Amino acid sequence: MIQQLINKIQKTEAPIVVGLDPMLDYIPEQIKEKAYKEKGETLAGAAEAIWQFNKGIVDATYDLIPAVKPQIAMYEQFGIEGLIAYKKTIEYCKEKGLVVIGDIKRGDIGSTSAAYAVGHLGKVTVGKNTYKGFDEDFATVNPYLGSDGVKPFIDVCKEEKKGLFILVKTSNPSSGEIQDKLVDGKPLYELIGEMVSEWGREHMGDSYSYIGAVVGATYPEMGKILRKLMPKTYILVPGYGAQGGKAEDLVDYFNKDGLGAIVSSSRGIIAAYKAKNYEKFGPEAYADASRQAVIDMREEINTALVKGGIK
Ligand SMILES: O=C(O)c1cc(=O)[nH]c(=O)n1[C@@H]1O[C@H](COP(=O)(O)O)[C@@H](O)[C@H]1O
Repeated sequence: MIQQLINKIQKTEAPIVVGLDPMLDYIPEQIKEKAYKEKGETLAGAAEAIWQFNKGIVDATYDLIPAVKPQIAMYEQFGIEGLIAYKKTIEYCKEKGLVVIGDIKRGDIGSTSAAYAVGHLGKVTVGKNTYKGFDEDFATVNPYLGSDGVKPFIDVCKEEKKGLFILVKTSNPSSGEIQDKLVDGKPLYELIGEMVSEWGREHMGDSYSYIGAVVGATYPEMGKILRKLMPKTYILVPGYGAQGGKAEDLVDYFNKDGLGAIVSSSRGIIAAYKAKNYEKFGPEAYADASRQAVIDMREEINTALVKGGIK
């Protein structure tokens, strides 16, 4: 799957992933009204609204992008109905040829991680039958329980030819409270970066490992260090746009081959119609605003890569 992701990034010339984080506040009134008319102001109504909203964005952008990243919390808040919308979104994106990164940030003791891995990336056995639960192509994993919490995910990826993005340095303001602490004279994120690189060495695709890392766009100096520390690791870079990450900060997350990083934006794309630059689209044309925001993001990143001597 890592090679498929790379091929799509090369074909679209867009090292971009659209984050499908559909908060109700971002959803235009006309979509909510229709969904509530059909299913009431209920969890089912909310789930219908987020599904219709997602479908609009996917239809408007799928030809421009390699991948999407639905964030499961945005669906889970609506209980089972929300999870059905999550699954429908995954299936629809796959039908459209997109790689799906499930942003689930799981990680637990080994036996529990194994169940998460099976449910999201693998198959579950029921009597004589096997079923795929959510069936994302990649998942985000929290490694802070240690290697026994990560290994079951790696095992399932190896079997299913899927992949992971493991949290190394997260984009949020307080990530340093824990992740920057020095351990044996080294920041903890470097230690985790070395572990991810090591796991990756044993699980290679053609040129990059299918065990990737997450490094926030908001910490470019750390991104530069981690890029060197994990040369064969694909880096998922969230924090672009809404959290303040800028294209020129992202150059050092890439390798000289022009590959090695994929930049994620959620609110900046899906709620573009609410931003000043895209106001002219209005809520009716929210999906067209998202398309324009993808085109602009691709342009910004590619321009920065050319300037930085990467492309
Ligand atoms: O794993 C992630 O995707 C992630 C890691 C991280 O360090 N920071 C981070 O913001 N994210 C996710 O990336 C998305 C960011 O959304 P925007 O800030 O709207 O682009 C959310 O779904 C976050 O959960």
